[in-house]
Amino acid sequence: MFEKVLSYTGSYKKYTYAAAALMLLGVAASVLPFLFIYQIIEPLLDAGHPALAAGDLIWRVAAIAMCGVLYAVLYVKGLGLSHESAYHTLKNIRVSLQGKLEPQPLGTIQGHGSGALKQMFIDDIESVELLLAHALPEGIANLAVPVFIYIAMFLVDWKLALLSLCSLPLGLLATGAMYIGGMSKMGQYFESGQKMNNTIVEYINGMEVVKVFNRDGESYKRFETDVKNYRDFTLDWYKASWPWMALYTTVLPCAAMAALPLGAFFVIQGYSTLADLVLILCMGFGIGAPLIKAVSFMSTMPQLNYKISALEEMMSAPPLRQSARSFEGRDHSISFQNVRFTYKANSGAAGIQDPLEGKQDEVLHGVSLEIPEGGLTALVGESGSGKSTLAKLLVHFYDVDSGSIRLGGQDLCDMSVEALNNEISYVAQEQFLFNMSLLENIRLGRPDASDEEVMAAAIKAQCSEFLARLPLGLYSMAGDSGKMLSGGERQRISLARAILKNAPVVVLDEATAFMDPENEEKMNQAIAEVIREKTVIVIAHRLHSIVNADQICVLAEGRVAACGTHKELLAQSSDYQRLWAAAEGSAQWKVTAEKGGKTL
Ligand SMILES: Nc1ncnc2c1ncn2[C@@H]1O[C@H](COP(=O)(O)OP(=O)(O)OP(=O)(O)O)[C@@H](O)[C@H]1O
Repeated sequence: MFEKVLSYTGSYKKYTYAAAALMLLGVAASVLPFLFIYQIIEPLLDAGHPALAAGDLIWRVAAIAMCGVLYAVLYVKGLGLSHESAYHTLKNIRVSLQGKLEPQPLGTIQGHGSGALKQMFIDDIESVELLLAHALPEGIANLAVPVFIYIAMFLVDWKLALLSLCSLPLGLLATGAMYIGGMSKMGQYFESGQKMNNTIVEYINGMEVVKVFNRDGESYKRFETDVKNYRDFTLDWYKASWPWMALYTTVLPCAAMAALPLGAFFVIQGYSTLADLVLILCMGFGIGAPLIKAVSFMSTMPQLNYKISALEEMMSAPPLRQSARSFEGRDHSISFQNVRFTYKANSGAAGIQDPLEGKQDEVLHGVSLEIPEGGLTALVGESGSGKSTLAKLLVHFYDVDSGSIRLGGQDLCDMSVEALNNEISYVAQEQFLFNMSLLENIRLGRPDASDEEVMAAAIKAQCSEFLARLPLGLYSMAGDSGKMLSGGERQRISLARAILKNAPVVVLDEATAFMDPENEEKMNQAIAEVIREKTVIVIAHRLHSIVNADQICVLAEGRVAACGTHKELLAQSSDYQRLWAAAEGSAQWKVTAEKGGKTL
């Protein structure tokens, strides 16, 4: 574990070693006074010893004080270095985690849950601070204190020193047992903590829905179950550790356990002197506190070990299949060939039921589809038929289980995700806005765009009206997750992003989900700007909006049921006829596909 963590310290590794060395010197300085105390006490207790001269007494007292100062200085300096190394390491681990998560399929990342990810990124990585800033240097130093003291004891009187050592084996046995017991319970404890984190984040995010649908009791039940599980697993872990903790905290400081009765006997028998016994008993009292501190660091090791292993596991998940090649496709036609896909659910913590566990059903069952360049293809189908999944696979959020997806004849796995992203604009139902200015949110579409270009895209996306209402216009902040804007306004900002990006392929996933009759015309114009002269894939529930699409593909239960124009499908496809019948009477807006430009 130490090696794993130290591999992230980089050039600051020497700081950690220097901190440990300084603290060790500090420890030596804290033990030296016992020697001077001994030199002061010995002449007092031993009648045959010549009296200590006043000058000798003064310099010994001064040396004791100096040792105290030296200990404080070295300890503070050591702590400073260890913290510097620790916080640089935390930064390195976080950056490394982010770098290793980024190339992983979106499903793998989202599968962890936002609560667990937050816990990993913030809390678990933070706990490495304890290891590097304290457990390692302070632990070593605190372990060294007893070692130094025992050596000093042996120098004074080896027989009494051996008696003082008697408590050590029992104390260390208890510590080892606690460590082993702690490790065996750690998995459940740790995973129940992650699950509780996810549930709490979900509970808070879903508060609105819970309130609206009066589901307080139901969702509180899940919340309560996970909180209870965490309590139970934590207590389970503590209960496994408590008896051993009680044993070592009692036994370890008791260096006098055998040294006092047997030592007194030795003094009476003349095997040892009274001065030596007093000194050894005094030194014994100095062992307990550092030994318990060192061991208390040890008790955190199982937890830390588990967290670091979990971090390593998260970082080592296989990345998305992609190559470093740029886009070299012959055109922007799209081909899905026998695509099969399953969402991989993360298994839950041991003993905790994950609602998705065991339900990893295949979602797409061999989808084959040809989308010509420059055309408008609509994907329709009942809810859950796999339309959005197909769109997400096209933008390579996930890898297919089998089959292939090609853009201009080039497999998506044969190009980098960055290269693919340059070719495709994907506008999802709910586009995420960062809490920065609307200008910067739109500029994400093309980072090198000037303010004027961003403004032009915003105007084309029909944002002018609501931007005029905002006090700072395009420079207004979007708020947390874009909460300062309505759903329709957020949608138009994301359309502006796509207009600015001007990619040759556009995927609109329910892009009109937030359209109301009043904004219908504006949204249609905005979408027309995005899809002008592009290869367009539209996912739509409102069939009236896509009747003029070049091609309509009907998906049913993860398969392509039929493909053709509106007229052809109405004549031939029972699935489409059913959808059309259901759509009749719904919103009356329509797509017209024209050469050189399309309008909705
Ligand atoms: N992240 C996910 N994890 C697990 N299963 C998922 C996930 N997203 C979708 N699914 C499942 O995959 C299937 C297809 O979902 P998809 O969103 O592609 O359907 P859709 O046709 O777009 O539906 P809708 O029209 O309601 O948006 C559904 O059964 C859904 O439950």
